[in-house]
Order: sequence, then structure tokens, then C-alpha cells
Amino acid sequence: MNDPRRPAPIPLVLLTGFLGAGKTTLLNRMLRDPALAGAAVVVNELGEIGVDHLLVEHAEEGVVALAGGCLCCSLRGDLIVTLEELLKARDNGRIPPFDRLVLETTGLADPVPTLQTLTLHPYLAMRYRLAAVVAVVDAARGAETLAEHPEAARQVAMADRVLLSKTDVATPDERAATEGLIARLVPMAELRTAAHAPTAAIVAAVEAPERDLDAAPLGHGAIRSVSLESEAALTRGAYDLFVELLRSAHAPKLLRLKGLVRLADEPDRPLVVQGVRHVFAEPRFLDAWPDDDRRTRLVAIGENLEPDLLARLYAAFAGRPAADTADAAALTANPLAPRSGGLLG
Ligand SMILES: Nc1nc2c(ncn2[C@@H]2O[C@H](COP(=O)(O)OP(=O)(O)OP(=O)(O)O)[C@@H](O)[C@H]2O)c(=O)[nH]1
Repeated sequence: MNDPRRPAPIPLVLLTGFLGAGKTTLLNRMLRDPALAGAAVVVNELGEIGVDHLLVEHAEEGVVALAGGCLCCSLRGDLIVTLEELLKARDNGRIPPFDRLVLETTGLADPVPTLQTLTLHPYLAMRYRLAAVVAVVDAARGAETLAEHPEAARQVAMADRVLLSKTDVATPDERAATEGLIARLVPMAELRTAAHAPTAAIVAAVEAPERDLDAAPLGHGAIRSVSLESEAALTRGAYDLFVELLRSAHAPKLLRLKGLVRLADEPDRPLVVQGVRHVFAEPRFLDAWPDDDRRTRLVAIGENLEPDLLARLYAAFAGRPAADTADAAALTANPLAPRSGGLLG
């Protein structure tokens, strides 16, 4: 599946977080860290100010600031051009061959369209691969912000890793409230303190979802996550069909699907799944499982997702329809059984 003639895709880390959360402060710290010397950074700034002086001080050709608009809407075209230009400059040797890219979005940006752009674009999807979505959340005002601003909640819901900033000024109550909301919104994400996390770990790729996830609604009609796991390997056909049905039936609600899949014909190499809305990056195999756990582990994130429906859909393809239920119940709850109110909602 991996073509040896193609250059290895460059890991891309999307750095998100609400206005004033502390993204630029964090980036500035990263750019001073020799461990990240090989990274390029793209900053999208809202407003007319343009180039962020902090970043320009610490990096040279690798920094491209997009001024004048929001990354997820008016500057989407420019984002593509910028990322292509960076590749061209890298391939021509005009800039150092950066080994990863950090893309900072504006504080109001919805990360979903940006991720879609990256996974949909044929050339960019071939040259970059999404390594992680990192969200910065202000420990002091996070709870308030997440509750009041749906944009902020969407940013956090998409994150693989959440970094708490301003822990130095947050009261214990404020911090606990912020952490509580983050845990409900995105229980699978790693939560770290921005000031203490090693910067290399912040932008490291996330290859395995966390385990023992509970679907956790934030509130009525809000974003929630659903985990899907199975011991048995899936056939490629079953996996493809599962994704196809998931996309066609749940696409309007589904913001993201990610994780590792164990396929019957490649049990020693996990297939990495990265989907944003109905767009799925071409799945790729890792060389090996990241740990001893070789189960398929998928996380679906979306608005008003129905965990039971998703679990039954997945179970049907994972070869264990309703395995946890009694026989009679298993039969009647079998999602493949022809009846009304089936899997496709
Ligand atoms: N006390 C404290 N202040 C912080 C911390 N991180 C960021 N700040 C301050 O918070 C303010 C906003 O930080 P930025 O890094 O500009 O935030 P941003 O997320 O890039 O903001 P936008 O550009 O609006 O999206 C600045 O005044 C920072 O100095 C922190 O950990 N502790």
C-alpha cells in the first residue's frame, strides 16, 4: 500500500484553541526548543497585523503568516497555496527540509473545514499527513469559554491532545471546572499542562486512541464521542463497508473518525484511520502496533451521535453482533435483521 517512490508524508500538527487561549505563547516556546528545529510553522492570523513578531524573531523562511482573514473560510485557498509553496521551496532546497509542520489556526476557526481541506486536496493529502490536533485551553476561563462559545467546544472536541494554559493564574476551582468540561467533551484526549509539557511531545504524532472511553455528552444536542473496539480482525471488505455506511448514514453528524484497525490480512500492522466529516484520508498501515494492544480501536466524534446505533453498526461488521447481550436479545437486537428502525437510523 505504501509506494516506495513517493516521499514519506510530512506529519502535520494542527494547533487550535480559542482567542487568547495561549497558542502563540506556546508556539513561541516551541520555536525556541532545539528539539523542534526541523519544524516549519504556518500561522494564520486574524486582522491586519499580519506577521506575528514573536514568531518572526525565532524562525526564518519556515514561517508563513497569513494575514487578513480566518483560515477556515476566506483564507482556505491561501492555505492550500501556502502549503504547496512550502513543499516547493523544500523540494527545491530553498528552505531546509522541514520534518514536520505546525499549523496554528485563528482563535475563531472551526478546525473541521481546515482538516477537510487537508484531507481532500489530492496533492496535499499525499505530502502531508495529519499527525495530531492539539487544542490549547485557558485553565482560568476555559469552562466559561467552552460553555458559551460553540466554536471553542468544537476545537476541543476535535483534539487528540489538550494543553491547559494559564495554570499559573487559574484558581483550583476554575481549573477543576475547565478540566471537568474537557473530560466530558473529549474523554479520550491527553490532557497536559502547556507550560510543563515537553514541546516535542506536544507535536508528536498520535497513533493510538486512548482506551476505555465512555460516550460523554456535554449537554443536549452537543458534541460527544463514541468509542468502538473489537478483538477480532476485520476483513478489508467489512471495514470498507462499515465506513461507507457510516459516511452515508451519519455524515451530517459525524465530525471525525480516527483510530487503528486490525485487518485480517495484515494483523501485524494496524491500519490508521483518519476521517473528517465524510472525507477520509487514504488509510495507511503503520509498520507495527504502537503497544501490546492489538484491538481495533476507533473513536467517532460528532454532534448528536447515537452511541447505540454506532455500536450496533460496528458490531455487525466486527463479526460480533450484540455479543454482550443474551441470545434472544441478541437476535432481536441484531442490527442486520430486517426490521424498522435499523442501523441506519
Ligand atoms: N499568566 C499566563 N498568561 C499566559 C499564558 N499563556 C498565554 N498567556 C497570555 O495570554 C495572552 C494571550 O496569549 P496568546 O498566546 O497570544 O493567545 P492566542 O491563543 O495566540 O490568541 P489569539 O491570537 O487571540 O488566538 C497573552 O497576553 C499571553 O501572554 C500562561 O500560561 N500564563
